[in-house]
Amino acid sequence: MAAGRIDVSRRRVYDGYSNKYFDHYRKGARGVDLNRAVEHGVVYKNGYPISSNARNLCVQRSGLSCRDEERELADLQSRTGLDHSSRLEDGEIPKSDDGIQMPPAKKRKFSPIIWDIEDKVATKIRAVPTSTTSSTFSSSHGTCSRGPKIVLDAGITKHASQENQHIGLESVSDKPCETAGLVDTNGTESESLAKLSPSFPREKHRDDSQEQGEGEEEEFAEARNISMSRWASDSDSPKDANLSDDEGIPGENTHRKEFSAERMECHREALVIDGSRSSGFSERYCSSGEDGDVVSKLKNVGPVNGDGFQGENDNFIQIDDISSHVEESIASTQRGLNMLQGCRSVYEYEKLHEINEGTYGKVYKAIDKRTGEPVALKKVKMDVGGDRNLEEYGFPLSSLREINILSSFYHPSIVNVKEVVMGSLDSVFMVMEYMEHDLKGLMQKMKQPFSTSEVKCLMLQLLEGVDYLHDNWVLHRDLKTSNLLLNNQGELKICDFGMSRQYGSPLKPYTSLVVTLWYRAPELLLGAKQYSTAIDMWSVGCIMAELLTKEPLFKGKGEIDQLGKIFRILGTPSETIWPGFSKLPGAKANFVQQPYNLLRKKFPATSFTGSPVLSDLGFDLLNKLLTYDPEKRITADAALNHPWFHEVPLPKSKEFMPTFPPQYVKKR
Ligand SMILES: Nc1ncnc2c1ncn2[C@@H]1O[C@H](COP(=O)(O)OP(=O)(O)OP(=O)(O)O)[C@@H](O)[C@H]1O
Repeated sequence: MAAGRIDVSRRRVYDGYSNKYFDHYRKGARGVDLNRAVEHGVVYKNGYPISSNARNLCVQRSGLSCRDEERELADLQSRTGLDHSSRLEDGEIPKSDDGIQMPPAKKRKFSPIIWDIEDKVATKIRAVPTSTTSSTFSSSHGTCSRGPKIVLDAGITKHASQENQHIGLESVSDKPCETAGLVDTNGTESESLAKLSPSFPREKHRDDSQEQGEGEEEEFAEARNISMSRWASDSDSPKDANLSDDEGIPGENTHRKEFSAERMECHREALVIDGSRSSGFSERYCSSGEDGDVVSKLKNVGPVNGDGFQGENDNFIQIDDISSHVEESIASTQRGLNMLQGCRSVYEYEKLHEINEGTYGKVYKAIDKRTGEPVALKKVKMDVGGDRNLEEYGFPLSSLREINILSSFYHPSIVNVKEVVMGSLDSVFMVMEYMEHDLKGLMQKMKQPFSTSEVKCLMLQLLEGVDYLHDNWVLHRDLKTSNLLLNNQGELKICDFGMSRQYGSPLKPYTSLVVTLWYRAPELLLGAKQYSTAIDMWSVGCIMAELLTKEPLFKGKGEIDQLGKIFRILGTPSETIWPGFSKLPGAKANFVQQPYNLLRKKFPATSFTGSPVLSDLGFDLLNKLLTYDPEKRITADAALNHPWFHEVPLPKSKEFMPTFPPQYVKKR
């Protein structure tokens, strides 16, 4: 076997589940199943464009766990700046100069990283002090030695190298880059901005503290029915917000957009998906035209509003000056996702009726007037209560994050955002593919729970989606049945990414007040600040139980009650089964001592009463999802390979999933 390559054998396999044929690669010598296919230069896993599933490539070295290994590889990948967009031979694993095998590039439509900045363009930026959370702009003229940096969304920060600075920002700041926010002072605002800025309805929907940073997150305790966890802020940690390339999300460099300094053109790296080039969120704001306009800037409005809401701006991005020029320069190569860049109007759609209203916005069913295609329009809630509105406080970061992440993903189990459109009164809508149901609403109407084969079909799709998110370093942080959509083709899709965030290695402290209470992992309930993908897997366990019985598994009324309900069924955890448990902030409380795991009683292997049954293998999977110790909790990848899915009854194929009447009747 050649050094630096994994010897693979290839066979053509049919994935009945996704109805596709793939080249299946299997490592010969050591028998490590690569489980991937390579098509058009894109690495696929289970049929979806994939990249970084280094887990499958884990080799035992240096005593690292697979996850450690994966992060190490990804870190290395980002540091070496390996260009994974270049095509590989079938089955070839990318490697760095020193021959180390690298995980392939992340499997996104494009990276949600924002953009680099050319400093030659004469746009004056005035630095204002602001707190050190997300949405901070800084420039090389500040004391930051590494050049312009933009922090936006979930703590992703990008530094443009000195050679690579592009759209120009001239800072007059003496402040260190960590504390300098930039405000456009050239006084010109485009029509596009004007569209986004004026007054918005000022209803009070939720506590403003929801949009606050780390400190505020700690105190936020707004009472919501089943969720106290609606955390718009992912400036969870001030440190987080200032992650640099070196410290930040491993692998994110791979799709970073490049700008030509001379021509101010946006260049897209050759990430090819489905034969067409994908687009970057950054490109929606990038500059075009020989005149070198700065076509878009996000400005952080510092705590200078004089209304006593210091720091609350941290989670709002004000979108300025979005030029219509952008459209021309990149439309030809984009996949119709040029959000906020020459937005189309919502009047391109015929609104039919309201589907639902979530915390962050109303969702409507509509028809695309051009194509007749049904879509879902999610109205972005711009106002955050009180007297604050978009003009003053900018675009809610939670919405920006949701748009950003959703538009950067491409997976059958993740709801597709088609575009963002503007309505009257400067409302903003996300246009999504229309799905007839959400699982919560559906189960409330169903007389019987899903059958075992239907649950398997839904669980496989859910796990595929979660695996994809985790492979791409994203935690959903709010998986629950109302965020799982189902259409009449039997397709399940994850929605609502308002809580999601990117994570990196090493893990940073994040807020523990995430995930709707009933689906919240015990480590979060006990106040853990460092958590990872396992929190989503706990939610998946709760969802599996709910799909089997049609009833939420743990219906707590508050955090303590939630823990009590979990302990009563799974037994009270101890240091023995969960090393580190006793050190968690909440572990000192006087909990009910229940020594036994009674989960099997709830999900018996046989039943004479018609209540749902679960085979030993099914119970094994459920148990592994609802494992206390997050380190031992099963991963999405491992769950996908669980033998339960291979035992009869086999997962129903999507085409044979039952269809249901639409949840919401068209009202006109
Ligand atoms: N693409 C879609 N097609 C059909 N219905 C949808 C779609 N997206 C969302 N919905 C419906 O709207 C509801 C709310 O959507 P979503 O969860 O995205 O909003 P939210 O404001 O973030 O809500 P939440 O309070 O759950 O956080 C969903 O539970 C679902 O019923």
